[in-house]
Amino acid sequence: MSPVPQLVVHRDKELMAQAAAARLITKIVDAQSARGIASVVLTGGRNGNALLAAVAASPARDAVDWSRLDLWWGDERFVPAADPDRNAVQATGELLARVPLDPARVHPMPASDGVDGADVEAAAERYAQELAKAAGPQDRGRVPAFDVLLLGVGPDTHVASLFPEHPGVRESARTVVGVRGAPKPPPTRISLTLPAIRAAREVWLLAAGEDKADAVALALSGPGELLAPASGAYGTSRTLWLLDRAAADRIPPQLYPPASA
Ligand SMILES: O=C(O)[C@H](O)[C@@H](O)[C@H](O)[C@H](O)COP(=O)(O)O
Repeated sequence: MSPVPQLVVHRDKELMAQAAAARLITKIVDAQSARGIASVVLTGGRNGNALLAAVAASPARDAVDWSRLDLWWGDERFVPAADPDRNAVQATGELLARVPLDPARVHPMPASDGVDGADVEAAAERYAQELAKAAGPQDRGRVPAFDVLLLGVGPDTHVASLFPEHPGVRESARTVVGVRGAPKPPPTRISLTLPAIRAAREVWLLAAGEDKADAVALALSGPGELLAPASGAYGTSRTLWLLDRAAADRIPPQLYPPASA
């Protein structure tokens, strides 16, 4: 059962990043209070990075027990570990280097100069095993039930590295796939699949700017995940679309009446 998406529309992308950061901090604190440990899946892209920068700048970040946070990634560019194009490198620059995380709880996806070398399928399988190890019996042994899974939405409706009509978006068995020939550079990537994304309790999709307006409108109009991967990204208890006004501009009003500020 896919929860009906809930839309929150902010004035602009700066306010969207601030509000999403406040929301994420609160969510982590609540999850830690309820279960001891919280888990978050990070995304690459400008909006995901802006959110992390806003968390770093927030005085409320000290309310989080960073040593009890598991961090995972939804996708990664398959380049060497120190490459500035890596989502993990960018997240480290924006936030991770500034908070006292437990390194054993930080799970970057493999890099192209790792133990599997350039074999992106083997690297993807390695990450799938790492996720399976962290999953409990209640998670059906495949991936943990992440508290929050963040996804930037691309102008073609891609999420993570699942692109419209690419093989990755059709994957129904594996939790992690290697991606070749991605339309967004670099072409070789690792990505969680839709079944893995849908194991998250909450999925938050981020989109800002006029260049995302068509993608957001399309994904919310129900074209199916093959044509619009973002429409196949939902959580077990909540699916939140965090938007700025420009990105929300073309959503058919009869589908989602504006309900936010
Ligand atoms: O590795 C990546 O590039 C991503 O994880 C990708 O899925 C990204 O999140 C979207 O393309 C949105 O990116 P923007 O927020 O920059 O538009």
